[in-house]
Amino acid sequence: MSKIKITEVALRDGSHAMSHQYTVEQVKTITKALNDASVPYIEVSHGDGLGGSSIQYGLSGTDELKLIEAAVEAADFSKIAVLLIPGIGTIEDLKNAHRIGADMVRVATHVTEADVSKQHLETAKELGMETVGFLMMSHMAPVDKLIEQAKLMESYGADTVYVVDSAGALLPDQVAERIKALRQALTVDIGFHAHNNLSLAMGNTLAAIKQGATRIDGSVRCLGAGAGNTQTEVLAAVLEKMGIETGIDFYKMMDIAENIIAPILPGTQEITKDSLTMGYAGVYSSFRLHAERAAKRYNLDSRDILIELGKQKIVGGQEDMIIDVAAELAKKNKITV
Ligand SMILES: CC[C@H](O)CC(=O)C(=O)O
Ligand SMILES: [Mn+2]
Repeated sequence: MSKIKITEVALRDGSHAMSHQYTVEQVKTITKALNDASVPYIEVSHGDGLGGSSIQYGLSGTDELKLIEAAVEAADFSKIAVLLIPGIGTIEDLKNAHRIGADMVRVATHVTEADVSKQHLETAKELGMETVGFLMMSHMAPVDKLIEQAKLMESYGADTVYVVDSAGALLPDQVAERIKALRQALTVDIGFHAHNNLSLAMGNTLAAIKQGATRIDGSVRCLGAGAGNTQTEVLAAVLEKMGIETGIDFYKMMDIAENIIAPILPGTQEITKDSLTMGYAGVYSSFRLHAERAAKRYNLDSRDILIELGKQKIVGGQEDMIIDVAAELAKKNKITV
């Protein structure tokens, strides 16, 4: 029986789909229920991580520190994780999250920019936190580059390094190749974070586990950016059938999905034309609502904006480019706004 540790990301990745409007009450209820279902880690932050609340990324309805505090209070089993993207979140944000009880930080960088995680990973270690290096948009780098960047994170003190398929663009063989290479090159744990834009989140997750990933992300009812992540309650059931232990009570997880998450979803978490286009074109899943709004504003098909963003290799942190790209497309197609 191998053991997989799952991090539930609906209260962070799902924040994109919720337009960052989680309330303290929602976070308390969801965290308590996940805790009772024995989910080992629960991530809580703005969708773009600590300090993400802004015009550029979307303003939070509630200060994320209040949400993190509520989660810490509601959990006596689950550990509370936060996400931090250097340049968006600061060392001060990290210290504040630690002070109010966050146990783990996932320091996220673009797949070729691991060097910017040094200070944050080292500080987290000094604070006694569990540390994760989170290599976003992993489909954009060849395997040797990914190894180089993962090794940097390992050298800064990451306890785990994640392959993050932010766009849901990777195919199962590509995931397997990446995880296998990291497993051979690193001594720390390897994790995998999927998005379901090409309906491959579960298949890719199983491919990752087969190659030795032991830390896996899921979102209950698929509540994550784009088409969501690997669906946690389904993953818990599949792994149980495979004889792989997660410790999660999947019966309780199904109840959370059905009775707590489904009623608060702004729409169903399914593979829409936009999320499918993101997986196809390799675009950041968190761009979905930004592209939808830009399409409305410029009378465009949101898929055209997403395809262009993919062509221009626009990455997280460049959300302002979505409007620029839409304005350019409208001008080129002589669309009046
Ligand atoms: C904007 C941060 C991003 O949502 C982190 C993440 O979950 C991913 O890259 O998939
Ligand atoms: Mn994600």
